[in-house]
Amino acid sequence: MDVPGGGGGRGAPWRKMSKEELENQYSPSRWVVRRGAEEAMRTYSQIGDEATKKARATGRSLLDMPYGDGEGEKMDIYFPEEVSEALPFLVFFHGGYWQSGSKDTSAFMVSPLTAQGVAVVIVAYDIAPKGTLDKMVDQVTRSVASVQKRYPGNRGIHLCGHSAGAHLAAMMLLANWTKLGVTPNLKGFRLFLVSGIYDLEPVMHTSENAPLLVTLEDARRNSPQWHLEMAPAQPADPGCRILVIVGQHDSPEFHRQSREFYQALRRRSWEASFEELRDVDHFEVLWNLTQKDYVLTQIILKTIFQES
Ligand SMILES: N[C@@H](CC(=O)c1ccccc1NC=O)C(=O)O
Repeated sequence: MDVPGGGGGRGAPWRKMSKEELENQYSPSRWVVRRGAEEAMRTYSQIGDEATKKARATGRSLLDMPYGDGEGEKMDIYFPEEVSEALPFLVFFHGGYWQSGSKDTSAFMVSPLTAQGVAVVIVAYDIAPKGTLDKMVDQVTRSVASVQKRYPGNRGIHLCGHSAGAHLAAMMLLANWTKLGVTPNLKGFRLFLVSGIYDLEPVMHTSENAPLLVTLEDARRNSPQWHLEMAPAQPADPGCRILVIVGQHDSPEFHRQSREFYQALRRRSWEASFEELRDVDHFEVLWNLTQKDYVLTQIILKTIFQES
C-alpha cells in the first residue's frame, strides 16, 4: 500500500530517536535472535570464509580479475561446470557498513548458483577509510561495466547486494552506463537488495559513520532514496525488476528503510516487489544463500531464469 512521504522527510521516525536508540537500530548484530551479537558476527565471517574456500576448491574460477587500475579494484569470477557464451551472471556486493568485509570471505551463494548454471562475480571495493562512498559507488559501477565488456554475450547481468552492499547495488539504478562506454545487458536486469540501507542520513548520526566522515551533502548524493524522492524523475527501466528483501528479525529501522525504498521505487514506476523473509535476522538472511533449498536462493534462481 503506497503511503505519502518517505524516509528523508522531516517527520521521519529516526529524527525523534535518542542517539542510543539510533545506534541500536543501526546495529544489526543487536537484533539477532538465535545467538549473541558477537557470535552472530563470528558465524557470519566463518560461513563466508568456508563458502569461499569451497567455491575456490572447484578450480572453476578466475580470481583477482582487475576491473580498474586501483590496487583494490579486483573481482573473483566463479563459473558453472557447463560454460557457454550465453551465461547469466550474478554480481554480488558484500556488506559491512562500507568499512568491513571482503570479496575473499563473501562467496556465500557461489556453490548453489554455479550448480544451476549461473556465473557469480564477487566484487572487491575500497572500504573506508581508504574508500569514500563516492569512490565505492564508482568502483562497483565499473565492476559491472567490466563484466559486460569481458562477457558481451552474457544472458543478463543481475546484481545482488547485502546491507551496505544493497545500497551500492541500488545506486546502480542511477548509473550513467553510456559514460562508461557500455550498455550492460541489464535489460533482463534483476536487482536483489537484501537488508539494505537506502537513506544514509540516519547513519551519519551513528558510530558507523566515523570512518566515512559523511556530510549531509555526501549522504544525500549517495542515497538512492533521496534521488528517487527529490531528484528529477529518472526514467524507470521497464525491463529491470527489483526485489527488495528484509529479514523478519532485522531492526524496525532496517524494515522501514526497505519498505520506504520499495514504495519510492513503485511511485517512480519501477517494477519492484517486496519480500519479508520469515524468521531470519540480518546475517542469516544472507548466509542461508549457501543452501540451494533456501527460499531466497530459489527466488533468485527462478527470477534469473524467468524469461523477461
Ligand atoms: N557493526 C555492525 C556490523 C554490520 O552491520 C554488518 C556486518 C557484516 C555484514 C553486514 C553488516 N551490516 C551492514 O553492512 C553491527 O554491529 O551489526
